[in-house]
Order: sequence, then C-alpha cells, then structure tokens
Amino acid sequence: MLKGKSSSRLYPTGLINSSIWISMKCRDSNSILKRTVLVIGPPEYREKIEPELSNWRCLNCEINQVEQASALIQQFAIRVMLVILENQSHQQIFSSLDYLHGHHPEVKHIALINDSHLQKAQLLFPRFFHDYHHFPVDSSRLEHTLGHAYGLANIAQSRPRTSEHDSPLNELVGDSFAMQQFRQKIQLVAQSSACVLLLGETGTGKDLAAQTIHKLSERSNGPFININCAAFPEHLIQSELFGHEKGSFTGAVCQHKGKIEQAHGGTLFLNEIGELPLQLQAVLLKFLDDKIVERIGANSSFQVDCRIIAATHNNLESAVSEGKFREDLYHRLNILQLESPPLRDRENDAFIIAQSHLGKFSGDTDRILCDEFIAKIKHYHWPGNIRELLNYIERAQILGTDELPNDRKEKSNSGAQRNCKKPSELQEAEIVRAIEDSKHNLSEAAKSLNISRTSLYRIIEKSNLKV
Ligand SMILES: Nc1ncnc2c1ncn2[C@@H]1O[C@H](COP(=O)(O)OP(=O)(O)OP(=O)(O)O)[C@@H](O)[C@H]1O
Repeated sequence: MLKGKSSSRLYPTGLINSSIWISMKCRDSNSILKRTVLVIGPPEYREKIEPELSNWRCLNCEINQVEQASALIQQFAIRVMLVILENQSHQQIFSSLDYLHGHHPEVKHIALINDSHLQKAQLLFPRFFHDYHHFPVDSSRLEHTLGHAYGLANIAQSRPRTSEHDSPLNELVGDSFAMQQFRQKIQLVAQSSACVLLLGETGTGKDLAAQTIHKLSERSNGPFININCAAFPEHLIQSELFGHEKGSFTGAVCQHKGKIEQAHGGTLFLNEIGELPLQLQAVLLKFLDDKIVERIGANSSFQVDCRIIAATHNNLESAVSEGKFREDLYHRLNILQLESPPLRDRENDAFIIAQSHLGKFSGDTDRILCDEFIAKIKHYHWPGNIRELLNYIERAQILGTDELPNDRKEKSNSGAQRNCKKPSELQEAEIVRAIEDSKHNLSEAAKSLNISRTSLYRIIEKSNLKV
C-alpha cells in the first residue's frame, strides 16, 4: 500500500518524469505577440499536443524540478498551464501541483488525460484543475478552454494579492462542497463575537474549527482556552471553569485561576458541552448573562471578556427534551450554529487529507500512496471520521499494514451506527473489552471506541471501573 519511491525520482520537487529542462521553443516569429501557455508532461505527449496550440506561444519544456516550472511562470507571466497526466504517481503529481498552486494561485491548470487514467485524475480535479480534456484533443474546445482560463487568470492577477495561503482556514483540509461551505460559515462566524454551537460527529474537526474561528477573529491575539467538560468529575469542574481561592476546599492548596478567567480577551472553547453536569449548567448560564466570575471561596467577583464556542457530538435537542440539558442554556449557546460534516459526506476529502498527512507522521516524505490503498480509503465509511483516518494512516506507516480496523472495509450504515456511539451510550462491557484488547493502553482503547481519551477517562471514573 505505501511504496517507497524509486531512487531516481525527485520527489518532493520533481515534476512529472523528466531530467533537466532541455528545450523551450516558440512556434513562430510572431509568437511573442501570442498568449503563452506552459505545457508540462512527457515529450511524446507534448509533441502530440503542440500542433493543436497554433494560436498560442507555446513554452514546451522539460522540467526537472518544480521550482523551475515556478521560475518559468514568473519569467513569462504564465497564466495557463497544460498538464499532461500520464503514468506519474499520485503522490508525485499531488505534491508538484500543490507546490505550483500554492506559489501561483492565479495560474489556471488544465489537465490532458487518456481515458485509462481518468479515474486516477478525477481525484485531483476539484483541487487543482480548471478543466480537463481527453486525448485525442478537440482543438476548438481546447482553444475555448484556454482562452477562458486565460481571461479568468488575468482578472485574478489584477486583484490585490491576499494572504489567502496563510489563512488558518487552510488547516481545514478538503475540497468537497460540504467542506467549502463549512469554511465559508467559519469565516462568517469569525466576524462576530456571539456564542457559537459546533455540532458534528466525533472526529469531524470541531476542535480544529473552533481554533480556526478564534484565529480568524479579532480576538486572535488573545488566548484560546480549551476545556473538555467530559474530562472532569462533577466536583472538580466548577473549580476548573471558575477557579478557586487557596483553602476554599480540601486540596485547594493554592489559588487557581479558572479556564474562564484564563480566556479573558480571547476565546473559551467548551468541548463536549453536553456532558456538563446540570448544576454547572445553571452556573454557566449565569456567567453567559452577566460575564461575572467568582472563584470558589472568594469574597469578590470580577468581569471577564471572552467569546464562547461550545461543541458537542450529542443531540442537544434530545438532551433538552430528556431533561439532561437546560433549554435556556441551549438557546443561549445556540446563537450561531455550525455543523462539521462527517467524512463520508465529503467526496474525495479522505484521500486529500490522507495524502497531505503522509509525510507528517513518518517524517519521511519518500512514500507514495498506491491505487489500491486510495481505493480502500475511498470505500471505507470512516465512522470515527478524520481522527480515525489519521490514526489509520499513522498505523499503516508504522506497521506497514493496510487492514482497516476490525475489518470494517465496506461502507455500511450499520457499521457507522455501531461505531458512532456517543460516550454516554457505550456499555461498560464494551469499554472493558476495548481496554483489555488494547492491553490497557487507554489511548489505544479510546481510538478503537472512536471516542476521545478524555471521554474515556470520564467514563472510567463515572463507572468506577478498575483499569
Ligand atoms: N479538515 C481537516 N483537515 C485535516 N485534519 C483535520 C481536519 N479536521 C480535523 N482534523 C484533524 O482530525 C483530528 C480530530 O479532529 P478534532 O479533534 O477537531 O475533532 P472533534 O470533532 O473535535 O472530535 P471530538 O468530538 O471527538 O472531540 C485532529 O487531529 C484534527 O487536527
């Protein structure tokens, strides 16, 4: 599944298969007046395409390193590129295009492919390509596409450059429609200071989304404080949130600043808000109304200015109707609501995320995702979402195995239900079995249950399990 590259390959900077760039020819003496297109690909294919580009000044070159392509783009003010996708590996194409796209976002890429490579190439389309054509090429259609792309690229070039590529939004990898919409909403929500309620299955990126909102907001220079409401026993959570004075209870050996206080001037992220005990819900509601904090055992109180983002994978409306969550608090938190989509609804995002994380885990970028591995990733249901995917990639790289957890290889709704249980729905026996299977490694057990480690600690404590 994960293959080492051949020693001659120039990843990560090598582009397509080639040696040092050797030729760059213009088609005729008037070519300088023509618009310019950069064609990249194996020589035999470039020769095929050249006659179709008679209205263009055609920079037909071989390129050894992607930086050289980048230099040509700058030197000749290239607006459009034709990329011939042949037998190159995904990893090679992906990393090269990612580089060029990152350095020259205005340039439009058009893919030329053989039908036999269509499926492979399709994975790359949404991210990198303005359009694609098949061999044999229909000249007039290609001419039309190039002209259109050129015009669009020119318009983009004339706009003031933004620092889009440094945006915190880029950490939320994925090009699916669902993900694009999610990012757009995050951008909108970040402009406001109102409470946000983040919903979504476990591992879909709620925590990451909360951090992104903070980074995009006017509070970004202030702290981002994260508290997992499921991680503390009931008697400690108030102190964690509001703080305490020295000697206010047994064990309070010194003054402690609560998370709310620590978030002054920034954002407080209340993760797993659905697990907050009822009594604390009332205290939190009061704080949301008056923004006043009183540490446990203190004689005075003070005002705190922080934005609240809460997240849960629980169905809070059901919790409200079951009397487990206060309705007034629900409405108070639910001013701006965002839902992070599950990975199975994100088209090719699993592949894109896997690809972008390949080198991160091993520190070795010398790896290639093969087609069977990609197919596995695409066909699996990912009940634990991105967390499960990242764990899988990490495990695959360390152990060299591509078995999916518990052999859950196919998309299946029943599988999703089985593995998407909320922490509160898990049976003690399931938890004990997971802990035993993981040889008492709680991180591993939490992974196999698709819950966070803190949720597992909380359950263990609540159920008084001996582990
Ligand atoms: N769009 C994304 N692109 C890349 N990595 C992501 C993306 N979304 C999430 N991740 C990564 O997936 C992992 C799980 O994400 P996160 O902890 O934000 O999920 P969550 O919804 O808050 O989970 P839980 O409900 O269990 O707390 C993290 O390592 C995070 O960095």
